[in-house]
Amino acid sequence: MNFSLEGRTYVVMGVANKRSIAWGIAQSLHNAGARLIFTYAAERFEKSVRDLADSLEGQDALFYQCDVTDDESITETFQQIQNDVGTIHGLAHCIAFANKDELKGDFLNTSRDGFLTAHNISSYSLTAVARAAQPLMSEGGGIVTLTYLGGERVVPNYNVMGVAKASLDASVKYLAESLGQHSIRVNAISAGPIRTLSAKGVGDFNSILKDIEERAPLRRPTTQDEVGDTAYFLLSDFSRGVTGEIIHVDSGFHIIG
Ligand SMILES: CCCCCCc1ccc(Oc2ccc(Oc3cccc(O)n3)cc2)c(O)c1
Repeated sequence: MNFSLEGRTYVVMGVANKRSIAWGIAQSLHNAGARLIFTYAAERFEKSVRDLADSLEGQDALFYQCDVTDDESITETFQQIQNDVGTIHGLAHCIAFANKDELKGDFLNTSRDGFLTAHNISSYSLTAVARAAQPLMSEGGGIVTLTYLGGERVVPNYNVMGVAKASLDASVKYLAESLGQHSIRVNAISAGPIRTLSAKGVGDFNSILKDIEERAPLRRPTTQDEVGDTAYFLLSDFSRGVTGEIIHVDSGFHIIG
C-alpha cells in the first residue's frame, strides 16, 4: 500500500490567499507528491493563487476559473480539466459564503434570499461539483469538504451558515452512499476557527479563540497545517475504509459543552 500521492492529481477549490485552509490542504498534498489543479471563483483571485502555487517546488499546477453558482461554469471547468489531464484522484471543496448581515444578530431575521444564497454556495455546490468530477475519477477517489461545529449545535452569530453546514454534512453522507459504488469516498473536516479571509465575516473572533485556548482539550487554536494533513489522510489510501465521515480537527473543542 502506497501512502504517497506521487502520480496522483487533485483539484483544490477555494484558495483565496496564504491564510486559506484550502492553501494548507494544497501544501500538504503537494508535500505528499500530488499534482495540483486550482480553481478560483473569479478572475480577481487568479494572480494570488498562481503566485502561491509558484512557491511549491517542482509543482506543475493548472489553474481554472469556476463559479459554483453557475452549472455551466462547473461543467465547462471539469470538461477542460478532463481534456487537459484525463483522470483526477480527488478534490478538496473549500467553498462557502453567506451574506455578512445574516452572520450576526437574531437568526429569526434570516431572509429567504440570504438562506438560499448560503445554501446554494456553501452546500449545494458540493453536490454539483461531485457530479461533474465523478466521470474524471475513473480510478476511484476522495472528496473532502470543510464544515464547522455551528452546523451541529448553536454557535451564536454563525446563524444561517450553521444551517447551511448542517445541510452540507447531510450531503456528505448522501454523496458517500451515491458514490461509494464508484470507489469514491466523501468526507468532511470540521475545522476549529482559523483566522482566514472568510472568518472576517463571522462573529467576534478574538473571544472565540480565547474560549478555545481556555477550554479546548489541547488548549490551543487549530492551525492550517493540521487541517491540511487531515485532508491528506482523507484523500490518501490511509483512509480507504472511511467514507461519510466528519473528522473534527479542532483541538477537541467539540466534546466540550
Ligand atoms: C461565530 C462563529 C465563529 C467561528 C467561525 C469559524 C468559521 C470561520 C469561517 C468560515 O467560513 C466562512 C465562509 C464564508 C462566510 O461568509 C462570508 C465571509 C466573509 C464575508 C461575507 O460577506 N460572507 C462565512 C464563514 C466558517 O464556516 C466557520
